[in-house]
Amino acid sequence: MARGPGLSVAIAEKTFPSGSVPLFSGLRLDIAPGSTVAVLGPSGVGKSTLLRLVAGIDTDFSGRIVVDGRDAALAPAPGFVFQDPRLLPWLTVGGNLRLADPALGVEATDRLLASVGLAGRQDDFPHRLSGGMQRRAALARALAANPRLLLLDEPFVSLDPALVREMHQLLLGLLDTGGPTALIVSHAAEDAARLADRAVLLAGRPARVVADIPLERPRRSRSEAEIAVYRLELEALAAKTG
Ligand SMILES: Nc1ncnc2c1ncn2[C@@H]1O[C@H](COP(=O)(O)OP(=O)(O)OP(=O)(O)O)[C@@H](O)[C@H]1O
Repeated sequence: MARGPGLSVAIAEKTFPSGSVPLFSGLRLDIAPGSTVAVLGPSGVGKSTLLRLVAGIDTDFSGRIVVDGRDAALAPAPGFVFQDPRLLPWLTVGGNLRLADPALGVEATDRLLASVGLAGRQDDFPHRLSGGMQRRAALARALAANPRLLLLDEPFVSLDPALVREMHQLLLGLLDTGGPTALIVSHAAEDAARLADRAVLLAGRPARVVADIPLERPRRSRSEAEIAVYRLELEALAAKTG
């Protein structure tokens, strides 16, 4: 599979009609093809809005966001993972995946589900899956939509620690084998320390990039001690800048 696209974000201004101060003003962010970037920052800083702008869902801003050389709104839709799984309960798991990619055949659906540890579950309805399995199905749906560009908005929020570890392991494999470009919005420095090769901290209103940290050690070879060092470094920066 081709490596994920490069992204170029240049937001001159983004203001919601209800807000007097712009959410973003002169925000720039360039993201290398195939990289995994964690976007961290306090609640309300604009992380989810940034993902929607990159996804081309929200086009109400001035500036330009380019995905693989095309305006975000004209680029292929990304794979989006939300805070909750958002599977349609009246469709089977396979049906949910085919909503994202109507051309997905039975075998391809099986392969995709197997890649997230859900082999043989395509005919199940979502209520038959545990919470953790529903998260994995949501990840498979995002891969069905676009395996090259993944936008994850707090994908581990409200999961218990064992499920977070399970999702981290799953994503480690998917990020390394597929080579997608991934943006992971999170409150947790731990997510960045384990998964990302770069962490961007947003703060303020208008939001600015207050820290842009390369996490150079390849995620696969990070020891628990190195992960802890990255996490503490990011938490300290967030405390200083947030
Ligand atoms: N559709 C909207 N209309 C008006 N204001 C909005 C809209 N969406 C977001 N906002 C406002 O924009 C700001 C940023 O919201 P956003 O959800 O992007 O922040 P966030 O960093 O993702 O927060 P959290 O971490 O709590 O999810 C907030 O003040 C929010 O109230």
